[in-house]
Amino acid sequence: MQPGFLANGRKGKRKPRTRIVDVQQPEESGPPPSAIVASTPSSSSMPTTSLVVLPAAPVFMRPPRLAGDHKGIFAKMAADPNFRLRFFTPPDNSFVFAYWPDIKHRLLARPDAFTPLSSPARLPFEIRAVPGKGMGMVAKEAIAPGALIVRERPLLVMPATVPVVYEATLNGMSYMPEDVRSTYLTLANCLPKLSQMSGILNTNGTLLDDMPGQLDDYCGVFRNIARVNHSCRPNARPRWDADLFAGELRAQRAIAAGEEITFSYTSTFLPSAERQDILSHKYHFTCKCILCSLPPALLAANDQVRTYLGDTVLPSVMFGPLAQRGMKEFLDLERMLEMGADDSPTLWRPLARELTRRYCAEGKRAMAVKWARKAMEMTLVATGTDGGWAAVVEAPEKTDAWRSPGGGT
Ligand SMILES: C[S@@+](CC[C@H](N)C(=O)[O-])C[C@H]1O[C@@H](n2cnc3c(N)ncnc32)[C@H](O)[C@@H]1O
Repeated sequence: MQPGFLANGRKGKRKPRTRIVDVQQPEESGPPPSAIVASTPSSSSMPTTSLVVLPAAPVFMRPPRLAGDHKGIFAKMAADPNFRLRFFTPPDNSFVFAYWPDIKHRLLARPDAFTPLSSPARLPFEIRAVPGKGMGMVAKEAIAPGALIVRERPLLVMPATVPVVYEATLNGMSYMPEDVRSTYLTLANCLPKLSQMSGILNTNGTLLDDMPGQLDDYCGVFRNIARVNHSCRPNARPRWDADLFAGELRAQRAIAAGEEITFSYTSTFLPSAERQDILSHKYHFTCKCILCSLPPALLAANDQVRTYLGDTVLPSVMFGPLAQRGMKEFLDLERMLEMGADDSPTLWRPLARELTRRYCAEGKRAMAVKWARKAMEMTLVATGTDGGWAAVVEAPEKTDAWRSPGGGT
């Protein structure tokens, strides 16, 4: 699931920015980590004698596809019966799935297809009114970073091109089991000019970026995840799990009891004006989150850090060898992430992995544990599993990187 609602597609259209060199940094931090680059270590290069192998560097989410030729697609759909959507509801009638031909058998062929999901036994949140935002999700208890908040099947799944196709959307609704329909109809609609069904779909649909055997992106509407309001400094992140056919929401930093649970509907690496533009055009509200309420000078500084992280650091981390960079660059990156107030796993995850490896190599146990825990939390948020990091937190001295400068790379 893309971290954000359907507006995320816009990200791909953004013009490349020029490099910002006057990012505010503490004096001692030196030049920005412009040359931080990543490696994707091959497991074949790892020694096999150690008990625990440092988990591999993160695999990044593939970038969103650019918008296709919508007019052409719609004309084809209208003319060709093979392009008509099919509809499917599982035996427990828990959702409706609109799909292009050729996907249902793939999904049903899986051994665990649509088996009951495990979610936290006691949901750690309530859905209630939040001043100025309609309904929202609020924590009932403290939630630890990486912890699962909810895992749920969608109420409705459709190809992401469909929400703007009025007729197909309405057809889909007639296949909705009654209690799915009644829940769906209680969801927010910020687009009252569309039909109620389409308005709700466009207000609440999240991109499901991985649908087995399908090239198209799909979108889904979820009972609880749809109630999560936006923040530019969110404390949670949604993820689509194609294997479970479920969405999950995890805390990306510690959440206190009574705190509203939020995620970002836009890329957090966009400057505030671009974020506000997307939010007002797509979702018809003005964000007043902690970042957007900063005094102008601080907001401008935050914009600089975030755009620098997104435009310069992120591509270099995605496409270059991390292990070759100096330690100072990693510490600079940590400072920049803190200054930019970005808590997402996108950059914290590769940073935490590399710092764990380096502290292991130096035999510094406390620091290795600290960073392995961060890597574990960020990996849980990004992938839904600890990726082997729990074992590293327990015993960093058993990794292949321990007191071995080249280990774990
Ligand atoms: C997916 S819904 C979120 C849940 C919604 N508040 C509800 O009542 O069900 C998206 C809509 O919630 C509102 N919303 C979300 N985040 C907001 C925010 N930070 N400030 C104000 N309104 C917000 C907007 O009306 C937006 O169109």
